[in-house]
Amino acid sequence: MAGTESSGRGLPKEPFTEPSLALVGVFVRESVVPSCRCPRPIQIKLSINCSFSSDMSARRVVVFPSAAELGPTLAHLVASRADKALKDRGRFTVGLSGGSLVSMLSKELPALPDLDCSRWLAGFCDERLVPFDDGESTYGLYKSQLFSKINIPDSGVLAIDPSLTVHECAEDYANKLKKAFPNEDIPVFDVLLLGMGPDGHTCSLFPDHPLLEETQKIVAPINNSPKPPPQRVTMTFPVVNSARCVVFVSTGGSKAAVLKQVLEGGEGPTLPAARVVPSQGELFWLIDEPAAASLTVHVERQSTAAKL
Ligand SMILES: O=C(O)[C@H](O)[C@@H](O)[C@H](O)[C@H](O)COP(=O)(O)O
Repeated sequence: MAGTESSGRGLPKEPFTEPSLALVGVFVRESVVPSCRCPRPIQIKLSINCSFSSDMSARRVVVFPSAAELGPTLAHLVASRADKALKDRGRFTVGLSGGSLVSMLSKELPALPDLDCSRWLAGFCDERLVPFDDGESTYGLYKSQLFSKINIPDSGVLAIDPSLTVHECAEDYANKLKKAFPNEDIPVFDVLLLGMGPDGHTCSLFPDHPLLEETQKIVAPINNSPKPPPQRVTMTFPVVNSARCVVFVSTGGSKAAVLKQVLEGGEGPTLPAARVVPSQGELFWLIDEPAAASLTVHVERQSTAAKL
């Protein structure tokens, strides 16, 4: 049935407020068997051709005209979840990713008035195994563009040790996470910020890669990343899907086809980004109009920066 979801996460908790419509009911009254004293019950089949987001209880796909409106919304979302986490647990844990998120967060977060990052703990959803002063280092980019502009302490940043081999590095980073989340078998981040590549990868979890099936490790090494640099470490799905809130940011027309595949499904194996379904948490897809161009699922449209 077009536009329905297959996540199996049950019915929406909230009533539909804005179905993208087309509710087309087809009633089929099956015949009563004439020779039988106990007529077969009338069966009514209702075919609903209704487009709405896959999991109305958790997934929100929010479309902005452009990154100019998306960026401030992302910053507000992070800040609001940080406020809640600080009130509830006394610290805010966030996982960062590379790509366009680096410049977006570096522009928008420091612009927020009264942002206090002194009790933040920032980790990396994935990281490239290169020295910090290499232009490919995600940590290096955040350090120069963001950490230098906010009051996050050095001890509030969990980075890899790029001097290690990739296997040692993954183990070392996993141990750092375990130490930072001593009460949890699997670290539960308040917010994970993710991007998606044009092939549907997220973190360093690439299509058809064996790491997609990793269930034991919380951090895994990858030696053969299809996207350079080849050596990386990445959080695995058990961590990603344990987060309280996962936010994808995806913009630009080059993402339109893969976004349709990820959000609406289709033939072939499920792409990595489509496997991100937090078991308890919120899932946001913040996208722009060019990226949303091919979508038929229900989306929320925001013409200006919004509070989510
Ligand atoms: O490690 C990497 O190779 C990149 O960080 C990559 O995974 C990026 O996050 C996505 O390709 C999304 O990129 P954009 O945010 O630029 O769309």
